[in-house]
This record gives sequence, structure tokens and C-alpha cells, in this order.
Amino acid sequence: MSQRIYRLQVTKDQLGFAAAHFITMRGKCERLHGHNYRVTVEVEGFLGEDKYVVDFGVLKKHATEIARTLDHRVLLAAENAKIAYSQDEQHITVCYEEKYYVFPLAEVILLPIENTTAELLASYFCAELSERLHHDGVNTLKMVGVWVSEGPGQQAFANIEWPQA
Ligand SMILES: Nc1nc2c(c(=O)[nH]1)N=C([C@H](O)[C@H](O)COP(=O)(O)OP(=O)(O)OP(=O)(O)O)CN2
Repeated sequence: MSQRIYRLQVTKDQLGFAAAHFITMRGKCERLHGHNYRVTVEVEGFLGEDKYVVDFGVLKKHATEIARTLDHRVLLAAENAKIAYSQDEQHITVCYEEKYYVFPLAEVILLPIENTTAELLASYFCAELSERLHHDGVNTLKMVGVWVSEGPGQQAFANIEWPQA
């Protein structure tokens, strides 16, 4: 008999984060602005012995922790070739052509992505969540996915197929 596949979703208030960002596109750099981002976690998998795919509590715990690392921060794309960064012990200077910002180091998060689009934020969040679930020994999953919304009606999804390589 074929094994049934289940899909779970977790959307909670604590899965939001308020952050500032800008993206570069087609030779332009957006003005620094902010969003009240919302995150929805979506996983697919098989039932384990306890008849869960994975405990909602486990998904909430990890996703809340990841969201907290992004909350009240300036999100910076460390892998953007058009943006130059320099830092001392307390500050980071961010340059795009003639424009530059100086931020307190503690108020930014440098992310291993090329741009802070909703797509790549979803991808980053998904990779972080996936790594934590892998570390917990979760073995019932087929897919881990994350939606990141910049605001109502505007969201991107990224996923990782399991088992991970
Ligand atoms: N596919 C994507 N498109 C855009 C993204 C993105 O992450 N993925 N991001 C932006 C901007 O960074 C911006 O945050 C949103 O821009 P925009 O939708 O143009 O502006 P508003 O939120 O003010 O939209 P309104 O619906 O007009 O209020 C752009 N595109």
C-alpha cells in the first residue's frame, strides 16, 4: 500500500519579524525601508510512530528562534557584488556607488544571500530551519518550505527536498 503524505503549516504571530532592508536591481538600489515580515512554515512528510509528521511545537520553536535573529535588524545581503562592506568593532559601513550607510554592528544581520528579496529571505530561513530539524534527527520529512511575506498579498516561497544531501 502506498504511504500517505501529509502537509503541515504553521503560521503564528511570533513568526513575524520587523526589519529594514533594501534590494539592488537592474543597476538601482532601493531606499532603505522596512517591513513587518510574516513567516509561514510548510512541511510535507510521513506519519511517525506518534502519528505526527513532526510536532507543531518543534516547528514553532525553531522558526520563532530564527525569526528573533532577524527582528529589529537591518538585513544586509553579504553576497551582493554591488554592495561593499567595511566594519570596525562597533559599526558597519555599507556602500552602494556614491551612497553609504553606517549602522551599529549590533543592529544588523549579514545574511549569506545575494539580495534581501522575499525569495532569498525565504531560502535563507528554510535552510536554517532545515538544518535545525536535521540536527534534531527528524526523519519523517519529504520537504521543508518557508513562505516569507513582506506585507499582505505579497509573499515568496522556498523549499528544500528531504532527505538532505
Ligand atoms: N519578487 C519580488 N519582487 C519584489 C521584491 C521581492 O522581494 N520579491 N521586493 C521589492 C521591494 O523590496 C519592496 O520591499 C516592495 O516593493 P513594492 O511592492 O513595489 O512596494 P510596496 O510594498 O510599497 O507595494 P504597494 O503594493 O504598492 O504598497 C519589490 N519587488
